Amino acid sequence: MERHSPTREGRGRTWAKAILLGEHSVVYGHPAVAVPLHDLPMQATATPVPGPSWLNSLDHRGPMDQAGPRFACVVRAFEAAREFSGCPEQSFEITTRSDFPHERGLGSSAAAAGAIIRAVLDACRRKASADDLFALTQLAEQVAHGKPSGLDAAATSSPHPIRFKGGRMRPLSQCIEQAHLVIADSGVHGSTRQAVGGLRLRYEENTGAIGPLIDELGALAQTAVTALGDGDAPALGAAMDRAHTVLAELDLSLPVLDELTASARRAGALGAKLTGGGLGGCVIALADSAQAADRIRSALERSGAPATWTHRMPVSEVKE
Ligand SMILES: C[C@@](O)(CCO)CC(=O)[O-]
Repeated sequence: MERHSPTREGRGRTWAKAILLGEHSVVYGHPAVAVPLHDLPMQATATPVPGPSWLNSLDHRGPMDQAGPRFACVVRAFEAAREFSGCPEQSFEITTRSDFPHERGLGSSAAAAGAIIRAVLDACRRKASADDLFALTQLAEQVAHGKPSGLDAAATSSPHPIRFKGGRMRPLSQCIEQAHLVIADSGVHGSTRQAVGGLRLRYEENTGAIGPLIDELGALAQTAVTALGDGDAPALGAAMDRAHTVLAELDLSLPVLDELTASARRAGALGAKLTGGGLGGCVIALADSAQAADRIRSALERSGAPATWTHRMPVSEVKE
């Protein structure tokens, strides 16, 4: 393989993501729909340095090898990218910057891993295909989550919303005119590893009761694909409401998430649900106009959400 000694700073960028429908059931082979949140970027730089590698992130500033278990995913991403680039011994100062909270179902681990991988490859002037980048990010995600479906790795680096199933993604170019997604942080950390592992145990112990609920989540994700294609916001909202009920029946919700989704519905949301692994993290709510999104956002803030964001749903810029 051709080797380049890195001499310059490399940069990488990914984004937060919101899962519209299909979290958890995607792990069991069902489809899921996710939206990259391009207003919430994760940026990384990789600067070649002498001496030990260094990590500057929101929660750690110090030598990479002292970053601790919480950063194992980031360290794995860094090592995999150096290996892939043919410079496994080169030290870097890695800096990540993001405007969204971590461990809240917005894909921070996949976004950080993806941005670091791109930054190291850029510094080493190493080209990689989309499949290579996905596989490298999945190596890091395995450290974070055990057996990730790949949905987060795909969605956090996608230029457009995606349908994801069985490790394969397809862009969704359809849009719902005027629709907005309101995202609200519950302020509670959610561990995806714990949520996915706990559900797996319950599924193995009681497949007869848990299996049909997981199948229903998959069917609701397929309904979302159709609703997006038809521009049918009420159908998408109804699928989101039902998905939240099913996720709660699977013990993946918390009272604070139930309260936030109820508050969004009272303020006029067409549908609302938790998003991501659950047991904390964020909720999403579907609004049929910018004005409705403002009302829902205010209601969520009054209900105690420490941070909220609005994302415009129409996807006009699908450039393949
Ligand atoms: C809960 C889950 O479906 C999404 C986490 O963002 C896990 C996965 O897809 O690997």
